[in-house]
Amino acid sequence: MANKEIVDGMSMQRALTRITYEIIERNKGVSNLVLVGIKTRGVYLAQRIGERLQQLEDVAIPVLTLDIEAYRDDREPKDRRQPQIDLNLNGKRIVLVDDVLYTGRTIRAALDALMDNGRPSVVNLAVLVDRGHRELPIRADFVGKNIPTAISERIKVNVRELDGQDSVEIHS
Ligand SMILES: O=P(O)(O)OC[C@H]1O[C@H](OP(=O)(O)OP(=O)(O)O)[C@H](O)[C@@H]1O
Ligand SMILES: O=c1cc[nH]c(=O)[nH]1
Repeated sequence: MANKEIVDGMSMQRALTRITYEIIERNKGVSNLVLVGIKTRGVYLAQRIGERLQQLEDVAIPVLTLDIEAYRDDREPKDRRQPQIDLNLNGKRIVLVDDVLYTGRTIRAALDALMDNGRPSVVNLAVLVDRGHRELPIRADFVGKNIPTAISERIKVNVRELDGQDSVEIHS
């Protein structure tokens, strides 16, 4: 299997900075904003965006972690447990954050999990990489990089906190 770096750390950081500005613009500020990172790497990306938002707007934005495992569509609903969100999401402007958008099934599950925690006023989606091949009618509002892929390929996002460096690789 060949691995090729297609986005380096600097480009990844620039993409996250651009997404941060787009979030501020779309929401006309940061009031009621909550960032929700999808485990695992979406959490680190949400934290980065949260730090940039704080630098730019001088406001601490809540950054929550969402584990969608129990909401996957290959799980029985009876096996669901409440995700560990300790914030009522009623009326919040949510930005879901994930590293890769592919079939869209993770995001569908994340929406189910969110709605079990209240009624947000808006949910937007930010992803670092959109690799195409959607199986559901889901799109991202904020995209770091559009990377066309073959189904046989795999996109791997590295974050320095877990992987020692920031980068995006394509594995074929
Ligand atoms: O749009 P989808 O088809 O749902 O794919 C995207 C998801 O796949 C990856 O997670 P994965 O389940 O591969 O686990 P990982 O986070 O451990 O890489 C990635 O982190 C996204 O959450
Ligand atoms: O290429 C892919 C597909 C799903 N999830 C990933 O992280 N990468």
